[in-house]
Amino acid sequence: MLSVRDAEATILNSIQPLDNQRDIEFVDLLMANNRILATPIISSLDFPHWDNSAMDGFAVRYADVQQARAEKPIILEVVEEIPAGYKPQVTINSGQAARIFTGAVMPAGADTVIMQEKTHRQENRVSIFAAPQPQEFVRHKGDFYKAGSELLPAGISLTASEIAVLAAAQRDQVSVFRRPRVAIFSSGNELVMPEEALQPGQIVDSNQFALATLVRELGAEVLLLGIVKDDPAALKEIIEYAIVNSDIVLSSGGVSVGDYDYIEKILESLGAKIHFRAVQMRPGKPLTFATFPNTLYFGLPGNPVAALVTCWRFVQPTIKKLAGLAKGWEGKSLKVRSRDELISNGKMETYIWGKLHLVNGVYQFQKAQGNDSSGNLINLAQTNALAILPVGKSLVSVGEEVFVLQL
Ligand SMILES: Nc1nc2c(c(=O)[nH]1)N[C@H]1C(S)=C(S)[C@@H](COP(=O)(O)OP(=O)(O)OC[C@H]3O[C@@H](n4cnc5c(N)ncnc54)[C@H](O)[C@@H]3O)O[C@H]1N2
Ligand code: MOO
Ligand SMILES: [Mg+2]
Repeated sequence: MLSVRDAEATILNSIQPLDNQRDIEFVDLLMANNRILATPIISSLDFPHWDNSAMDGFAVRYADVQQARAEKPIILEVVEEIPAGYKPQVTINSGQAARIFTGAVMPAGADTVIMQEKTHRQENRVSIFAAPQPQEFVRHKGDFYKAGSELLPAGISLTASEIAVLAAAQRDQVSVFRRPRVAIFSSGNELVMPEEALQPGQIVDSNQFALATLVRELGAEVLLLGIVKDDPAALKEIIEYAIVNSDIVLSSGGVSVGDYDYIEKILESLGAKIHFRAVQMRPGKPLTFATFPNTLYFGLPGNPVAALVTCWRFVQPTIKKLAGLAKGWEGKSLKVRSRDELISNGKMETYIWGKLHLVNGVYQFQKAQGNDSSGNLINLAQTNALAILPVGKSLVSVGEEVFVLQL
């Protein structure tokens, strides 16, 4: 059976990321949070834009004050006051200083700033009590960034720090990749919506809610297509619609070997390339992955835990790569100590859901309490990590280290 690693490689290799010409949109800076930058940013501004002071103090000529000592202060004449936002008018000559404030432009002639605490001011004179370093407390033009070089690369997700940089570079609009479009539907004669009265044999379609939430959290746009009966004609119709209206289709259910599991046959009849229909993992074994020329298709297993686990493990990196993120598609993997004994049959890569606790700066994994059937979505609540037992590892003892995927 296909290993999880090979399944992941197959999926990632099938992805055609969004195009940086066709698949972009311009958004206002304050709407760009968590969007992915489509075009590299190059600024024509230097940062800082001009030499300026890093302290409240006095702008001086280093040569004038290099001998200053507490016992033998140097006295300079204060010839100008330069607050932030003011253009200095006077050149500082030998024996002179300017009163200056943090962020204010350095006057011509001065090369060093003495912080206020090392000085004493009396009317138009200032005494300097200690020698500075040459050019001390001057932030030079272009020290942080030189105009014309790359300020931000394409393919990064925009958070507060990048938005600050974009604002400073006067980009009030920014070109980002459009959100990937993910069509979601559930298949099953037993499924109803939450508001419907349950008849014998029926259950609520929880998967469409779980999947839509996860997909939205990942920044993609959801096309929610609802519940489809286990009926080949109805399934064919919805899949045909989904593949022309989305980048990724997620269906849940109908991928195992039962008489009502039609997804694979329909994909075949529509000309999909079926890459695999089983992965050596638990839960999630019957995961089906297929591609159409412009659409990726995930036939997720119907069991609610299997649907979410396969989505966390495979769909999450897929959305990130397709969305234009240049790197970091894989989830966060941490090595932590297990609080509980973890067991698998050793034949499948096993995903055990639970919670990470931070104790004195070190993470510990606690398995979800109760029944760990992949049909049990109840104890999935509050899950924030999946412990992963590789094939061949059938036991993790209490206190032993285990890799977890942080969710
Ligand atoms: N003979 C075998 N039977 C099964 C195998 C197998 O290898 N051989 N694999 C099992 C595994 S593992 C899984 S997972 C399931 C996958 O089943 P399907 O993807 O075909 O899904 P269904 O048969 O439609 O449903 C399975 C289960 O999940 C519930 N379900 C389905 N959709 C939803 C939904 N949207 N919301 C909530 N719950 C849902 C459904 O009622 C069933 O209980 O197959 C095993 N069988
Ligand atoms: O994928 Mo299934 O959920 O292992 O039972
Ligand atoms: Mg089935």
